[in-house]
Amino acid sequence: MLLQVKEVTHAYRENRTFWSSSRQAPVLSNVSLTLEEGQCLGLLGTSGAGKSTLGKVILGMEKPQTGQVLFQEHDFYKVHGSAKRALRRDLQAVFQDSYSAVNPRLTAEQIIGEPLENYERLSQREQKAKVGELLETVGLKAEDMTKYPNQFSGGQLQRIAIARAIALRPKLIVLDESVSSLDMVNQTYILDLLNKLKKDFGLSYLFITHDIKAAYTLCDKLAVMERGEIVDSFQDKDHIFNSTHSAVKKLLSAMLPEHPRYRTRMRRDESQS
Ligand SMILES: Nc1ncnc2c1ncn2[C@@H]1O[C@H](COP(=O)(O)OP(=O)(O)OP(=O)(O)O)[C@@H](O)[C@H]1O
Repeated sequence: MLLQVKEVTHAYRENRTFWSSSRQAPVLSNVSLTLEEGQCLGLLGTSGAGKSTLGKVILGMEKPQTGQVLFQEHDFYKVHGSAKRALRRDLQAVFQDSYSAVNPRLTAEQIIGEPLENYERLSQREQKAKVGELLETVGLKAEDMTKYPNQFSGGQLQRIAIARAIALRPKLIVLDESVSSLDMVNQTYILDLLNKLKKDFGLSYLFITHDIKAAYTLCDKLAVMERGEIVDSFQDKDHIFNSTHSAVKKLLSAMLPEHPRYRTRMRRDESQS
């Protein structure tokens, strides 16, 4: 199993002072999920459901209060040194807002080259060639490597974030609302690209989103969160259309039934209810 989240509960700290610190109400309650290699799990839910917090717990950015996260059978919060470094290499992330995720003073070459510099001992020429290759893999040109973030559109910058995330051929990428701020054309492009990369490199994704359509397009299985809990999950994404849970129904009703595939399913769903 690539990823196992076991009964994770988490609350953020508040009023941290020298003498004391208290915690807010739990943001995650007893959350469990699994992800196999090569799979994409869509983590759905409305705003504030706890999706990004779970993403941060998985990425090693928020230590859970209780429970365990096993990545490649190792507890991320218990390994140290070279073992942690090796795990980190296999676990990457792409966030929603690429403009704030990158240093505006670095070129695309420096942004994409950073993980290579940290982990691989390539010559300058080899690294440049690799960055050029990665840019082409995400549909940009090798010559774009000299440009700065403000010379790219939002969609192009998201492709740079993806190029950086795949540079080390990780096992798992956490995609947190990675297509949410893009227009439909760019969204479709990035979803197709992610799908292709998944197949070509055997990648796994945890795709965090409130957009059920995007999740349905990209993912193999789905889980729905509400108020810090996973309230329903579907090993086969098509089963989401049969869910009777109110949180799932709310998400489904927010989905515009414009695509014939969804339209048929929605009609079938309506006629059954
Ligand atoms: N750093 C933090 N400190 C304190 N509370 C936080 C912090 N980050 C998130 N929260 C709170 O935790 C809850 C869950 O937030 P989270 O961002 O995980 O939800 P989400 O499902 O990802 O929402 P969205 O889709 O809006 O990003 C919210 O009530 C939020 O206000």
